[in-house]
Amino acid sequence: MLHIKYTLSRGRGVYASASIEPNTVVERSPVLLFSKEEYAAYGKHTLLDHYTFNWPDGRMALALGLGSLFNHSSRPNTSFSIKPHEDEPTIEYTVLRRVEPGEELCIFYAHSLWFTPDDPNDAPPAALTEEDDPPFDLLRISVDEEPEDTVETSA
Ligand SMILES: C[S@@+](CC[C@H](N)C(=O)[O-])C[C@H]1O[C@@H](n2cnc3c(N)ncnc32)[C@H](O)[C@@H]1O
Repeated sequence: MLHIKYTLSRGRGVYASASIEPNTVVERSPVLLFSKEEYAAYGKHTLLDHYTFNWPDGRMALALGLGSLFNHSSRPNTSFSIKPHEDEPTIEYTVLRRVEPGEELCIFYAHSLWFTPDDPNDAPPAALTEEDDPPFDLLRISVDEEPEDTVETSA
């Protein structure tokens, strides 16, 4: 259903090999998790920092599989959902509308980007900074709540 294609302006990206219907889960990426301390000391100072996701508990996650190869668009056709409570923590990618063969699947990273998007329409408005990034849910990023039967309560 998906393939990787390289372009000069974006590097690798994830593309549709066939048409994909809205709400199709196209990828479930297992993640490598780095502790806050380990990441601050090492990962943050490397190329890894262009790939990692904030995990809800403060750790940083690197998506395996195709998950690290979705490029950014300010009009994303794909959303991602952080699944911290599965047996194996994953990030799940879902197509938001019908996608045609050959179309690139893009997610929305954030308002504050560390690179210049090749399409000026994808550039964040100049006035917006990291502080202006709305919470996960408004960024089309969802985080699964902990299932009720495993919620810890303080007695
Ligand atoms: C998570 S990686 C995505 C995969 C990356 N293209 C690769 O080949 O490894 C993020 C990097 O992709 C590139 N990128 C993502 N979205 C882009 C866009 N809209 N325009 C140009 N470059 C983009 C930037 O170099 C960014 O640092």
